[in-house]
Amino acid sequence: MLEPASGAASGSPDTIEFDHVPETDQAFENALAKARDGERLSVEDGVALITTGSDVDGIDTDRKERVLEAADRRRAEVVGEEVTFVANLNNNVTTACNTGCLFCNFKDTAANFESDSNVDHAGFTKTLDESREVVRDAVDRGVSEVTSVSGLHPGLALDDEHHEILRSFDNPASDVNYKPPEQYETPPGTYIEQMRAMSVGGVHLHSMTPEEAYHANRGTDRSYETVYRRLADAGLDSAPGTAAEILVDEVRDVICPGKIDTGEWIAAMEGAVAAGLPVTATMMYGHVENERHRVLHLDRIRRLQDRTGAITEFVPLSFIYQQTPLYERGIVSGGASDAEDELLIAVSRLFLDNVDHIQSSWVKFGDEKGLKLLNCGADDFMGTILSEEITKRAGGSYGEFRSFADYVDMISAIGRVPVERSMDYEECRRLDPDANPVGPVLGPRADGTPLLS
Ligand SMILES: C[S@@+](CC[C@H](N)C(=O)[O-])C[C@H]1O[C@@H](n2cnc3c(N)ncnc32)[C@H](O)[C@@H]1O
Ligand SMILES: Nc1c(NC[C@H](O)[C@H](O)[C@H](O)CO)[nH]c(=O)[nH]c1=O
Ligand SMILES: N[C@@H](Cc1ccc(O)cc1)C(=O)O
Ligand code: SF4
Repeated sequence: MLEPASGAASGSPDTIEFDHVPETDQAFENALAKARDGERLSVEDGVALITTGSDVDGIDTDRKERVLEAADRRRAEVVGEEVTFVANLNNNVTTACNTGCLFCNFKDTAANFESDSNVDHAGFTKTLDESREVVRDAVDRGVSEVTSVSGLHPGLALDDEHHEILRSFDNPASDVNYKPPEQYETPPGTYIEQMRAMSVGGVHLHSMTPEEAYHANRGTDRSYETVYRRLADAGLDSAPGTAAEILVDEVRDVICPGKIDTGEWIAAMEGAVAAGLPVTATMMYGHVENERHRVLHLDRIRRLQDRTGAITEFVPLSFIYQQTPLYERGIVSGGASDAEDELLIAVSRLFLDNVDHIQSSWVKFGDEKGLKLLNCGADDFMGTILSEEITKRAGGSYGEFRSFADYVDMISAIGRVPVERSMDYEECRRLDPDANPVGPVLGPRADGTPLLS
């Protein structure tokens, strides 16, 4: 039976029995000394830092501040004083999904999208033309990247050949989560067609999470590398490492039993890298998991990066709990506390000694805490996104976009240097806080005029 008290994450339940517990024999001071000396941290060190030690109940404020300070110093050594962000658009193609993740309120039951359904719903599927237009408009306004993540629509397949394979199953719906696209009011097109539609005007296309790649491969024995290569040929430039949640199967079994497991997630990421794509990595935390799960997740990401070197940034996603099944069913009583968010960012910076950039996500944290986290080890402040559905539908309230003027004001206010970046950080441009107006210049059609007017 898990003991809830010492170090158990706030908002997490005390009724789920996990094999992994958030306790360690490593002394806090030893772990901190290793972190300050730049030594590679073990999982035990990570647990000691993120819990502020097993010898204290809950989080010790003084110890926490010392962890944050060590992480802030490491950030300055690794990337200096620049705070980056990207001029990007979020374009979710469809919310139809049957996977049933208990932390997610983005999804809408796929059956409601069928032509003969009478159920009213707030979901959407964009046609290829609609996707193309929304991306083209954003590229005209100056974005350099489009991020696109979507529900696992049963009518979606990689291409026509994949449709044929899926149709040939005896019971496509139950065998491979497939229904013919003609059955839906708005057919979603194929993944390949979607990539072509969104890859317009030289924009960088960041899409196809490991879970989406699995969906684009279901019912076949192709490698992930093959699937990602075909997507890349159709315009895909990089892959988002979402769907990671917590990369420990005993946690996935509770919060997303319908999702691929840890090993499959890693295989998909390695396939994307083998196909030549840079990737991001994420962690969604602050629900049922404990601190050891968080550190085990970091360890899996660090090993993946040791093998690939392709992770451009690590993106901690603090669980937005308000309108989710986990909260509504009483499985959790809230999300991470401020202190847990701070320690998560700081320990990510210290533990991930092979990932240069740690993101502070304003859409999850808001501006005030987002800025604070830039002093706890983070150096990237996400992107303009222009539109947001995942967090909003879960009950988040920090809005859907940030302008370049907002970014420059906020980053200058904390004494750091605002920098526009590309997805892969290969292109970075310092912004002049006195320029007026200040807009993006890295996108294929960007000319310094603001994105939003
Ligand atoms: C909504 S899914 C869309 C892409 C695809 N269906 C998948 O699961 O990979 C993208 C990610 O959003 C994040 N997410 C979903 N609901 C969230 C919530 N309530 N709070 C924080 N992040 C959330 C999860 O990390 C999830 O992997
Ligand atoms: N943190 C969130 C992101 N981050 C992704 C970035 O905006 C960008 O696409 C990435 O850094 C690659 O350049 N996106 C979201 O939609 N929601 C977040 O919470
Ligand atoms: N779509 C994810 C965030 C995300 C997208 C792309 C990334 O590379 C990283 C994170 C969310 O809103 O939770
Ligand atoms: S997280 Fe992704 S796979 Fe899970 S229910 Fe939401 S949209 Fe579907």
